[in-house]
Amino acid sequence: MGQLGDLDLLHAATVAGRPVRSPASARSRPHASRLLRGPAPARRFGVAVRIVPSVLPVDFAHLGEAVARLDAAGADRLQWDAMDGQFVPNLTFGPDVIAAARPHAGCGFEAHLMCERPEELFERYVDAGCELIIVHPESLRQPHAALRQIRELGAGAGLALSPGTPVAFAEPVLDLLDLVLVMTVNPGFGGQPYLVSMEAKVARTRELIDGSGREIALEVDGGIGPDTIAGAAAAGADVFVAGTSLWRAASLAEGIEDLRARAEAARTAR
Ligand SMILES: O=C(CO)[C@@H](O)[C@H](O)COP(=O)(O)O
Repeated sequence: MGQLGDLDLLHAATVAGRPVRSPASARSRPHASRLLRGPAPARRFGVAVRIVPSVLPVDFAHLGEAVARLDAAGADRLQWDAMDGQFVPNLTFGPDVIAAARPHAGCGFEAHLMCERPEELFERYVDAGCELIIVHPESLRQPHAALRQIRELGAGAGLALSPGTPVAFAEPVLDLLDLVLVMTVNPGFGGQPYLVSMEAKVARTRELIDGSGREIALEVDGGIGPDTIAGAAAAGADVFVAGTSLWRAASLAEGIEDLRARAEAARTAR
């Protein structure tokens, strides 16, 4: 079997019935995890344009190869959409899977936790090598305490606002945030249509962040592609999570570069 092409690394549901084997090297790498301890350094998670591919669309049977491919294609970070089938209907992966993929990519990992009681596993996600942990306020009993716990573990803290969640949820905890994620789809599945109505919410979040004087990245996630990224960037987003759209490009590298160029052009015109 020759070198896997990009399309071979798509989720089996997308590339039906193509039996491919992951290279032996991907299986032989030792499992390693990076420990992040102590207060998070003043990391900047994206006050310049960042393109953050989502791992969600890849074929989980070739995960190591896929994240290595995304890293080599120029990803600024990779987003791991951890779903527990409770907070959202879908069920994906947890910290052990992320830890197994960690040695296969040099870029940063962020965990988007769409799970009930996520605070019970924060340490496991940090030990798995995630430098940024993004949580939904509705999943937390005590959002302020949970965000503080993430930072005490040495990771950056992000708050995810679903389409129905007001920007005001971010206000009381801005001093604990490194990133606000404005969801441009309802959480749970990739490949959904972009909600253009969320651009007004992105703009309000941008005003809130700029008014705070804090270095807080503004990320969008859901339906981000060549036709939608400019609107999100013009509204005020810096960081763009892209899943499905990247795999439709001629190559992952071209897809990432195209999105970056479109976002930078729209941001400059802001
Ligand atoms: O996180 C979610 C949904 O919960 C997705 O938005 C993925 O993160 C990206 O999906 P695409 O829409 O880019 O395929």
